[in-house]
Amino acid sequence: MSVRLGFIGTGDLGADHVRRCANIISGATVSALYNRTQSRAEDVARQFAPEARVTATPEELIESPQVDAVVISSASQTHEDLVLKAIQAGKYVFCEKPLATTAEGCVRILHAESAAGKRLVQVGFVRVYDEGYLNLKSLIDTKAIGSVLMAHAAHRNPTSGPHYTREMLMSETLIHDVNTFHWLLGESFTAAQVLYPRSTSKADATLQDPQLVILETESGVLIDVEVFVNCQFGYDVQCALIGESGEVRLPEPARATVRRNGQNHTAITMGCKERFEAAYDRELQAFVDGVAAGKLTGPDSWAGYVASATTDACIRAQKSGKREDIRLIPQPDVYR
Ligand SMILES: NC(=O)C1=CN([C@@H]2O[C@H](COP(=O)(O)OP(=O)(O)OC[C@H]3O[C@@H](n4cnc5c(N)ncnc54)[C@H](O)[C@@H]3O)[C@@H](O)[C@H]2O)C=CC1
Ligand SMILES: O=C1[C@@H](O)[C@H](O)[C@@H](O)[C@H](O)[C@H]1O
Repeated sequence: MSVRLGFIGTGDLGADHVRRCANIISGATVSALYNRTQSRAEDVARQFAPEARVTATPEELIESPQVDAVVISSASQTHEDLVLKAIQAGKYVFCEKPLATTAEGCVRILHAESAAGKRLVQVGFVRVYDEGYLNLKSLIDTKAIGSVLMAHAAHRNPTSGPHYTREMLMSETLIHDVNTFHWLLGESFTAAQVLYPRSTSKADATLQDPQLVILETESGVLIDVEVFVNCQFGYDVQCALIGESGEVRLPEPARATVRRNGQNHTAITMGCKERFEAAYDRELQAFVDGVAAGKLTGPDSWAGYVASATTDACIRAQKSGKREDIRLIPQPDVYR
């Protein structure tokens, strides 16, 4: 039987998720849509799911008997409240990152899910479904380079929007890298520091773009991540881990090299929807399969909490200029 999905937030990424669930994912039906601006939800329904109902409120969608599971891709500050309402209604919920805008918000979700007695939430940390990152993960798990000692990463966007703030470099952008290293290394972080190189002239000076983040893990792995959201040239993610007996490096996305006009070049993706297209497909297929089986397998609320607790520390470090400690609450049993 098909899993009936209700979508809250049908903006840029939300509409793309509706499209993939209508056209690509198997075992799913787009049953209902809600967006703060109703005309946007109506346009998306018309384009990808004409049979779907556009609801007047998010509560009407969450509580609808025609919705088995909820997909949240609305603005980040709305996530916590919507996830809590879905848990309250006993519905499975896929929530785009961040799970909540603060670690405290994530803790409220951990408590609600624990009270429900089972996992109901999957967080949209898409990289764990990317073929290149999966390749890194299996090499690290099989000790192909021995124990990991340090890592270097970069997360670059061509440009940031007008409402993008300094804090969002951490809470919206770096958060992917934080989750990636949590998952790759199987350990959490103990401290964070932020350094400021010379700023680009191509962004508002208050943003102080790029920034360099140093993370320390429980076992002492040191990780540096360059976050640069106005790099101009592309949506580019880089990742290399150095171990006792070698290095593993994220492959570039498969693209043909073109020899033409005296040049030999390979195109760089310009946005996350293009860079991680196949991974988004796998991520939502895993969610739908998890709902159908009554057992979710993707990134859980604990991963959402660890990521937000770490990016909260990075925001403190942005302000203090110091190395900030990261302390986590004990992991609730439901996530073990
Ligand atoms: N996993 C990933 O790689 C990515 C995740 N994201 C996340 O997805 C979310 C959406 O991002 P975008 O689509 O880029 O933003 P967007 O601004 O294009 O879309 C957000 C949509 O949410 C709607 N909205 C705002 N408040 C709402 C509310 N209270 N209830 C329902 N709808 C509401 C807006 O009207 C808009 O249509 C963000 O949380 C962002 O962090 C975004 C891009 C990539
Ligand atoms: O999640 C994403 C956006 O919300 C964020 O704003 C971008 O910086 C990230 O690269 C993208 O993957």
